[in-house]
Amino acid sequence: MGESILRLKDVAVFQGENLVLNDISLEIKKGEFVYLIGKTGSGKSSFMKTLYGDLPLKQGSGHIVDFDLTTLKEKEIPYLRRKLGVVFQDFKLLPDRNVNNNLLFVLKATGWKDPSEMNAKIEDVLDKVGMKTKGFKFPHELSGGEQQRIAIARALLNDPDLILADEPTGNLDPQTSVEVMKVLQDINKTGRTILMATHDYALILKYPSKTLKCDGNKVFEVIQRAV
Ligand SMILES: Nc1ncnc2c1ncn2[C@@H]1O[C@H](COP(=O)(O)OP(=O)(O)OP(=O)(O)O)[C@@H](O)[C@H]1O
Repeated sequence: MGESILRLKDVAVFQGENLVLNDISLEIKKGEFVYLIGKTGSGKSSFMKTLYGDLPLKQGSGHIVDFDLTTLKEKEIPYLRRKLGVVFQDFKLLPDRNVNNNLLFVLKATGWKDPSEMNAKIEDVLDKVGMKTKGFKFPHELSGGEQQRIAIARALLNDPDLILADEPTGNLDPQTSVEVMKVLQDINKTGRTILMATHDYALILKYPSKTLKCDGNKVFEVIQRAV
């Protein structure tokens, strides 16, 4: 039996007072690659937000990495985020600085001090996403796929146990989506757990894996043929 990295029991997800999802009980184990699918508005982003502490867990119990979501305090959220790598559809890179400085900004904000250690870490994560030579580029000088690789590199800076990717290929063409997906697959092969929300059924068919579906206020596992 593998180690659990996410465990939810009878969880409900709210946007304000509105119930979005109900009765969620599930477990994700270390090393798994899990898709989260569902129609627009079915609650995928709200589910992800609850996991990274952007929405409070008001009902049910949840454990993610080493944190108890039920008792999570506002001041603990930055520490939870360091254990998670979060990747968004729209990359969210800082436009006013180059790639190296985007990454340096995150390292400094998360307590790194030693310049040579920081440079080595930046080189390491850029290498992992195949972008070692692009550190001096500004975000606007990169293609969408390259920007997403940098966003993935940024998510890797603090060696997260779990990567939450919310439609990471949503803004990319099919070929670039496959390239970004290969990067995520490689990262998963090194033992990191990934939960990826997606609309992209072509990707799921090409890279089949455990799939959770948001539908009718519920989250449940679906078998590949039923996707
Ligand atoms: N900030 C918000 N305030 C209030 N309600 C919200 C907010 N964000 C989303 N909702 C509502 O919560 C429900 C779930 O939305 P959510 O964004 O989680 O769905 P989704 O599956 O991620 O959709 P998409 O695939 O379009 O991103 C929807 O009914 C939406 O209108």
